Amino acid sequence: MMSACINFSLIHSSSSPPVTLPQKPFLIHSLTLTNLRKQKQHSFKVLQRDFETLSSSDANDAVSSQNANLEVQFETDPPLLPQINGVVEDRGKSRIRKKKEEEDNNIDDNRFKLRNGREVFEEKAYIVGVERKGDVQDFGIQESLSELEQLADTAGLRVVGSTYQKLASPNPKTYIGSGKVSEIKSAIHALDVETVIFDDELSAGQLRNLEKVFGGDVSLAQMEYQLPRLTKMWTHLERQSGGKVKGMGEKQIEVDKRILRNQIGVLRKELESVRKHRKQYRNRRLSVPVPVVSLVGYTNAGKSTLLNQLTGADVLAEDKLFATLDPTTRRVQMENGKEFLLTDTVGFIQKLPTTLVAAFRATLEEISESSLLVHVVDISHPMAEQQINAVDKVLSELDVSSIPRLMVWNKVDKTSDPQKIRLQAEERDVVCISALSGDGLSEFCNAVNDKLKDSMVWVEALVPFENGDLLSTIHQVGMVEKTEYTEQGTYIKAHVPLRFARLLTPMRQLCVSRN
Ligand SMILES: Nc1nc2c(ncn2[C@@H]2O[C@H](COP(=O)(O)OP(=O)(O)OP(=O)(O)O)[C@@H](O)[C@H]2O)c(=O)[nH]1
Ligand SMILES: [Mg+2]
Repeated sequence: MMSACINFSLIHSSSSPPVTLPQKPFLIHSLTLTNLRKQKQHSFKVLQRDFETLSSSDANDAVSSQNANLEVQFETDPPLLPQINGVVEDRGKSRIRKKKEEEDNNIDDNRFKLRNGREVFEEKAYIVGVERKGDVQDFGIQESLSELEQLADTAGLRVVGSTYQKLASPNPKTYIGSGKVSEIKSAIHALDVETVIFDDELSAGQLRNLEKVFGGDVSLAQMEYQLPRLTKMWTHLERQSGGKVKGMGEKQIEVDKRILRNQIGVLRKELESVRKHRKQYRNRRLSVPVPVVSLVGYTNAGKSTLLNQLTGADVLAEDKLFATLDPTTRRVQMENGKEFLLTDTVGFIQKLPTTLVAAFRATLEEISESSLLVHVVDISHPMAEQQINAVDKVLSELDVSSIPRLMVWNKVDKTSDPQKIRLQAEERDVVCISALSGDGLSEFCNAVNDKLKDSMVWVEALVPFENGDLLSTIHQVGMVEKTEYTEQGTYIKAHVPLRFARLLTPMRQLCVSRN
């Protein structure tokens, strides 16, 4: 029997009728379910495994339980092809996209995916980690690998497998032991792996040795977070400059590799210019007398969503790691008429590669000039506590200890017992919110207001009438408790930020001499 290969995408949602596949068993190469809830081309694999046969009820169950997009590749003998078409299309209220038949030299067509409006080639990746024996770490190997898988997915890779090894410390020559190296080599061949991603930074020697064993067909992403993060950074810069870096259809991974190999220098320069630009912007902003509140937190905690909810800003918020790389600032008006500037920042992550620390810090420079840091936590995440620690660790290295902080537990709606979480939060001076639904946002604003007030100094001053500008500024940035007009000027009692308290110093003396 001659076999042919054909790809279909059955786009199916719970509102469309069930998909019916032909009864005759055929060989299914792969089954991929893609989440449709977001109605974006953002896809993460819910399920991907090989099926010998796939019955229609299997497919229906899988699809209807996930409200998902089912992609099936089947292999069958040619006479069955029209029949498959017929069956699927008969039932064709669910949308059917028949992709073009694969040609021998074009077998990878089905791996071109549209993501955020651009064509991405999904390279097959395999993930490798080391669990250090006796090393008590916040993030266990499973969590670390699953986070890495999510990062790889964000970078447009298709993770086809993963493995790890328990070692006292990574093997200095090959990172993992020789047995494991052979095992991975077999996996590379069996699964057609194109990229092996390591959960740690590899030394030049380890890289060389592994490349030798795995052969030239496989590329190694030695700095795990660099790949997705640089890709994202680059996309961002590309957008900023309006430049075109890649031609449509060019393999995304090729672009990434090219960036990694050749463009890091350019990227650094670009980053530097973005940084300068931001500094100018920041200087301009400093002249606006409104307190700056910065949102910080682990990647995917919901910072951008919170900013969007509060300000209606259209900041990219996605269930992807590192959705935000450039900080964005918006003005928020509270119910009491007071305003603050809210700044979104790049998410934090554990195991940040040393090569990226500088760039990462540059994007975080902003927060050192804030009046308040709001630490947003995804409290529904099983590793929430570890993520809090990871963020605190980065903050402690950033010299921002003097800035007051407010902790916010987000995604309370996603937790199994929101009431319990709320009680725990009350005990800890933490605000509970759901940035997505908007729950708790007025409590959040009140807490911001209180914290800002705490960070200000109490002044009583007599402001001469010719300093009317200063008076209106104080009304804007400070919290004025009392004003009284006298012959010499306006007598004022207020909480004001330190820098304004300084500006008021001569007037405070005036005020003292008045009493
Ligand atoms: N259920 C639920 N989901 C939320 C909530 N807040 C945010 N999300 C989702 O969490 C995902 C991540 O949100 P983002 O706002 O992009 O997270 P971020 O902290 O800005 O992430 P980075 O920019 O990567 O650091 C998105 O899919 C949001 O829709 C919430 O309160 N409840
Ligand atoms: Mg974000």
